[in-house]
Amino acid sequence: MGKLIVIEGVDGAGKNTLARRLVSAWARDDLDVIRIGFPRYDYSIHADLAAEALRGRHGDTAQSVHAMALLFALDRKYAAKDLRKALSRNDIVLLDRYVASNAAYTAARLSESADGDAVEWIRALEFDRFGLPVPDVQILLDVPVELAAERAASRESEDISRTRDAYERDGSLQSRTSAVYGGLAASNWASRWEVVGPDVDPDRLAADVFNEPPDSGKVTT
Ligand SMILES: Nc1ncnc2c1ncn2[C@@H]1O[C@H](COP(=O)(O)OP(=O)(O)O)[C@@H](O)[C@H]1O
Ligand SMILES: Cc1cn([C@H]2C[C@H](O)[C@@H](COP(=O)(O)OP(=O)(O)O)O2)c(=O)[nH]c1=O
Repeated sequence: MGKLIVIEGVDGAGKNTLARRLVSAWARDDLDVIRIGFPRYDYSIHADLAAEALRGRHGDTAQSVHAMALLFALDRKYAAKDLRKALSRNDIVLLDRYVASNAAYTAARLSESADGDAVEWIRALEFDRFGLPVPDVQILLDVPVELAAERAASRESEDISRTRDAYERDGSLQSRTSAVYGGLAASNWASRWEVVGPDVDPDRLAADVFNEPPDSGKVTT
């Protein structure tokens, strides 16, 4: 059975970039790794509807915090079988965003903290009711929200297909989301968390998260 490792963080934190570097590090060690990003755009109707809603379509869907969370959760529900298959065939399944994204953004939109009702609603919905596999470790890429916002904005100016959506344009939401992520990591929500900064060494992190026993959370800078 492979390890389920998740990267979390606000938009523009550098998750995609870190994911690529982790995969390279593990590949050098001859580990079989599969990388999956959520939302699964182009594979999941729920993910596509969510993205469209965040760009102004589908009436007032995006205004409903819970409707958006349900779309993201349903994307994962229909990925559960593939995740299990991937775990049975690989040493590592690396996810770029997972259930904690829904917990963090949903709580932030409702101005709740990590120990509020929204986070518990997502946990019960996705892990208990949908039966999604619980990660072995969740990596929080914790970068200053100003740096993440700059990166998201410059990505938009470089790539016309990466226009920022409603969440990415909302600086206050990104700050609150970052705070909820901090609370989730501090309490090792759902499983062990590892908090890393923007200058993390991907090779060291790759070794740390693959080799560590599944019982302790720790902070690496
Ligand atoms: N460690 C880094 N140093 C410098 N630039 C980075 C770093 N990580 C990411 N970036 C840049 O920041 C932008 C956002 O990174 P990305 O990995 O796409 O973030 P996310 O997946 O969290 O939204 C990209 O343009 C990327 O090239
Ligand atoms: C996966 C996921 C993302 N989100 C949010 C985070 C992002 O602001 C937004 C889109 O996801 P994101 O990964 O940022 O997609 P993109 O490739 O378009 O940048 O949806 C949730 O609220 N819940 C979730 O479960």
